[in-house]
Amino acid sequence: MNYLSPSILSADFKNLGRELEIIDEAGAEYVHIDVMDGSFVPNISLGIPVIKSIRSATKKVFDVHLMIDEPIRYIEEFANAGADIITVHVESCQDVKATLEKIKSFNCKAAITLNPKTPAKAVIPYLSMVDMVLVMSVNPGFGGQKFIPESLDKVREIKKALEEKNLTNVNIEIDGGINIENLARVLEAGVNVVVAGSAIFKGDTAENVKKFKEVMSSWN
Ligand SMILES: O=C(CO)[C@@H](O)[C@H](O)COP(=O)(O)O
Repeated sequence: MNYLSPSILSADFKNLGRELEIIDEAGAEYVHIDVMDGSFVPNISLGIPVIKSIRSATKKVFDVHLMIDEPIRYIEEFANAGADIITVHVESCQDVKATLEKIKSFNCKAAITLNPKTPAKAVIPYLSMVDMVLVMSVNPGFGGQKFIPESLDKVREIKKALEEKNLTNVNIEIDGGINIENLARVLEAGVNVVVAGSAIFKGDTAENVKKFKEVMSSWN
């Protein structure tokens, strides 16, 4: 099964509730929420009060990507705000295992991610503890960047490691620079959760979601 996770970083913040209804009705399964602290990444986005406030706009899965230093400090608050999946960076946690355990202790799905420059081997020790691995295909911090094609080698490496460990129920997500042109390539590499921001929210959002889902349906 594959899932589309539109990144609201590219949405119209003035009309966030309406944007969520549009992607929901058009068939996106997840909502990707990028939390940035201006320290781990050079940008500041949105946080706990916004997530709490938009939780009532949709029942879709809140896929929260924490681009913050030491996320363990805030797991409880993000879980209480309505996060369903919480993704943390292997580079930002002093104790990755404790952070993943904390996410699970609040009944959220736990995911691990890594920056483009971080090798796949950095997340291999945590594969049995996660529900999803997010491969960043741009340097985190901003929407609208160009896809880094080498990320697909990392997807393949992680997929192989999951198969070797019999962990084929762990999802592989990709995030950054995904558009209708490179979508088939990322699915072919083994991705089953697709994040897209500008390719969804620029132009006709509902139509963009439908086009993505059409391509994705042939890989289900
Ligand atoms: O986490 C990030 C950026 O740090 C992403 O979720 C972007 O928001 C994806 O945007 P596009 O590259 O699809 O425009």
